[in-house]
Amino acid sequence: MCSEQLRVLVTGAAGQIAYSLLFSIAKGDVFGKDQPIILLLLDITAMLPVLEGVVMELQDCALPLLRDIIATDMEEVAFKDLDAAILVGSMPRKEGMERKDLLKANVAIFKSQGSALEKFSKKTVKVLVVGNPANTNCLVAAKSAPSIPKANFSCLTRLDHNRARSQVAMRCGVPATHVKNVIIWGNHSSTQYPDVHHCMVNMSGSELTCFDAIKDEAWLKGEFIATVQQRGAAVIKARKLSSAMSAAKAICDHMRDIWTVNYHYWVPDDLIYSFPVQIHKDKSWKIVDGLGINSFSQTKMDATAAELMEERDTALAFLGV
Ligand SMILES: NC(=O)C1=CN([C@@H]2O[C@H](COP(=O)(O)OP(=O)(O)OC[C@H]3O[C@@H](n4cnc5c(N)ncnc54)[C@H](O)[C@@H]3O)[C@@H](O)[C@H]2O)C=CC1
Ligand SMILES: O=C(O)CCC(=O)C(=O)O
Repeated sequence: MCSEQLRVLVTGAAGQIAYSLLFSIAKGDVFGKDQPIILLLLDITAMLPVLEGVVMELQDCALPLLRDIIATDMEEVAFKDLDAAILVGSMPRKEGMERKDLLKANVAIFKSQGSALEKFSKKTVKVLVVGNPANTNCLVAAKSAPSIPKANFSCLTRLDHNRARSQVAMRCGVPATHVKNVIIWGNHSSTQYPDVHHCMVNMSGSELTCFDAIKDEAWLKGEFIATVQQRGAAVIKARKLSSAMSAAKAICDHMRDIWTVNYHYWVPDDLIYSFPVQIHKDKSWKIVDGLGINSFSQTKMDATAAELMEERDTALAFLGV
């Protein structure tokens, strides 16, 4: 049994993603089956009565690793001595909106929570930003916490990765675990570039390139990319609510990989841009180098970077910095 308890914050804890997420974290799916945790749950004051119900349900799960639950509307309580922060709380988009339409409403939250990380959390805290527009909110949080290494900040594009992997798997008639090395470049938005040029598929025991396995280049370069880019909008259209179960699963995959060493994606200077990375045992990471990039890929990667630069400039203008 690990002796030290981890202090793990989930913001937006009364919301729909948190409702799917908290059980998985509390039962050890993310930080380990022998790792005791203290859950800190932050939401706005008006949601405290709902949060009380979530706390009751967590207590009623009788989970051995969950040593304490602290539910609050105060950042100074929620961000104290954190080991991990999962920043979900923010406004979700409605049908017909792009995620960047949320910039004005949401960047202020991430400026304030970045400052709270700076003031109250451990300098080793690992921060995962989920609230949209996730990349730019993450950049704002990182800029507001200058004494925490920028490499400790990441945003959620694992949901896009899982979507891409699953689309390929369904097309090939194999389980998603047979699909490796899908890459999501850039922004968690409709300009993201889901890239299968390095993807391998295990078909009946043989490792094939994705292009050889699928044998339909037009689909891979057209409908596949559009489906992954537009999947969030398609879920909103169908459910009248944004993705929550799949988002919670992706948050668990992302944070677990950071904690337990696997592979993942990452960032250049002054943009939070999704990249393939390798994560090492000490939780440091390195961008996967030397992948061949053809002109098709380069054009798509440039488009999503251009959008992120525009979002960054708009966000910083809103904040007056
Ligand atoms: N990056 C990704 O892949 C994904 C991102 N998202 C984003 O996650 C966010 C949350 O989505 P849902 O849980 O469905 O929304 P929701 O509306 O069900 O829950 C959001 C919660 O955040 C709370 N909140 C608002 N401001 C807050 C603040 N300043 N501090 C703490 N809590 C605050 C709200 O009161 C609410 O309880 C949205 O921005 C959504 O677009 C959703 C799915 C995937
Ligand atoms: O699409 C949205 O704006 C909300 C949820 C989300 O980011 C997603 O499903 O990818």
